[in-house]
Amino acid sequence: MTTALLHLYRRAFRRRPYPGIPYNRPSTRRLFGDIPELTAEARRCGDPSKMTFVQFARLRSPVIQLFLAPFWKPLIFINDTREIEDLLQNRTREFDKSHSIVEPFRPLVPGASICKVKGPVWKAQVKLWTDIISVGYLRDVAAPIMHRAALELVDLFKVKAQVADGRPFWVAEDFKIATFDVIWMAMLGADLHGIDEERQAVLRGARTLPQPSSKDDEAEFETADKSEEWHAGCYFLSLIPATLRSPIPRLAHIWHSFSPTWKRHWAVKTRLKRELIESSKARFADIEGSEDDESIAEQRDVCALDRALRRFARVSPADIYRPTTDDMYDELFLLLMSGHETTATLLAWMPKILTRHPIEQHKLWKALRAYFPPTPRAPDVHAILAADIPYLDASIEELVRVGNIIPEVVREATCDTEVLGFRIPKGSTVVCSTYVAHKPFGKDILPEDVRTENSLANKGGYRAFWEQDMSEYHPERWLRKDGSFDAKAVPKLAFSAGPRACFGRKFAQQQFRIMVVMLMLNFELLPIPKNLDGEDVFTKLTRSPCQCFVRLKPI
Ligand code: HEM
Repeated sequence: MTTALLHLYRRAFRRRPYPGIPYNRPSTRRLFGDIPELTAEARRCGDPSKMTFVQFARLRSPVIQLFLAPFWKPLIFINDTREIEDLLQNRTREFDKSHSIVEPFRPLVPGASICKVKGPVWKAQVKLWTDIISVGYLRDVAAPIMHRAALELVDLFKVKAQVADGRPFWVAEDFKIATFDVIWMAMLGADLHGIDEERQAVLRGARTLPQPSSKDDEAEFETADKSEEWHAGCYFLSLIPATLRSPIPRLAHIWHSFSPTWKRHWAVKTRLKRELIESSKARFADIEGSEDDESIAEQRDVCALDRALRRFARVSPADIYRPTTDDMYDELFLLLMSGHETTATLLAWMPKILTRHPIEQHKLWKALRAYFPPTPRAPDVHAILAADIPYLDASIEELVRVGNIIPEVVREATCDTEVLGFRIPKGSTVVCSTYVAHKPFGKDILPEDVRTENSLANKGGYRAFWEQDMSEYHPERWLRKDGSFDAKAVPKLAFSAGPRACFGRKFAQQQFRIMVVMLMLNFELLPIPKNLDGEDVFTKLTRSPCQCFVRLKPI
């Protein structure tokens, strides 16, 4: 007993650093390691995603180790964009997705690709899903759904702007509802009408709900009751950060799974699986077995589930990946969870950033107005996707970069290796910053010869990289002197890179583009009172603004 206690005491208060990687000495003798300094810094700068930056500066190294929860091994943090890009993109034999990131997903979607380590089965599974979420699917199935949601959102905001009568109002929740409507319909084929219900609720409340006397106070609206699909989706999504923080994620999940809330939502998930699959099959019942059923069927697809069921029916015993219906539903549920809050958070950054940058906002509006004819008021979705507007492309890239909604991606070293001359032991967890704004250390700290070949080759590959104001919103950095858009002006890590990067990148980019165009053509974002436009940020799953208000003037 005494020996066990002594062992625990040693593990808690004599934490062992990895050799050769800089760290804070006092942290090895504290139960909570670096956590006190990190939380103090997060509070000071108001942005938890930036709390490690001072540690890099203090330790004068682009690779450091930090001690977090008690009994955890130290985590290795890297903040050199060129090297991280190479690590994610090319060094996939040495680094795979970290178990710590996958664990919270496993009990929820055990059959999904995220729960597999790299290998032939994972590759075949991803290939199958890439065929399902194809360019054709994005254009013919997803784009019209996104466009309709954007139109509904414009209608909702017009009603809210009228009721608010110049007062600012909160929009983060509306973006969440809109992206949930989109992803649910695009993946599973059921229309939740979330935004439309919200609009009706606002109209209902407008007759009875008094507005604050000051035009600088937040407007009040009635909100709609949410669907059980919404509650189940949000509940399971909320479990991810909760279990990520737990030292024993599996136990945390088991604990949650005994709760009546889990049981209630799990029952909804299971029932919907049966119902949605039946609805999908019913859509194609009349053409089953017909000669050219594939081409007829493709025209009828309303969601990814339709396409998945057909692909899966063709899987043969010779295929390396032979999914069950449960696996298929798990993958769709993963896409649903990954694609909901992420896109909503990026949308929340859009008005926040553009309100603070009225000049850039006006330039964007002018570029859109010059391209799209004044009628019809809402451009057709395919016109939006095909539009060649350099300032729009530049604004989108810059919003994604500055929004930086997933500030870190995590990898696990699958063998003993090195990064920037530091030894990285097999099994260690490596946290890579995706924030493309770190000024690299000078040659005295980081000589070029410790870089990998790819990292060396990347030098100078980006035209506008390391301009002075990388922490600022500045779309012009993505434009060449002749005004054309330069997609390679700055490195892009927001969706990560390499084979384990974001699977829904194109889906998210398409939705964001449609929403930005529709909202900017219909509204001017007016300045917000200072007390509703704070700089603070919170990070649960995504890096989100604490305050997300708009003051809209319909155009
Ligand atoms: C603005 C929106 C989004 C951003 C910034 C974003 C970013 C990311 C990032 C940084 C990762 C981690 C990749 C890594 O570990 O290297 C990721 C993973 C993932 N994302 Fe996204 N994402 C977004 C939207 C979406 C959407 C809309 C979907 C689905 C339709 C989606 C599906 C996924 C999936 C399935 C993974 C896990 C991939 C794997 O581990 O194999 N994401 N995303």
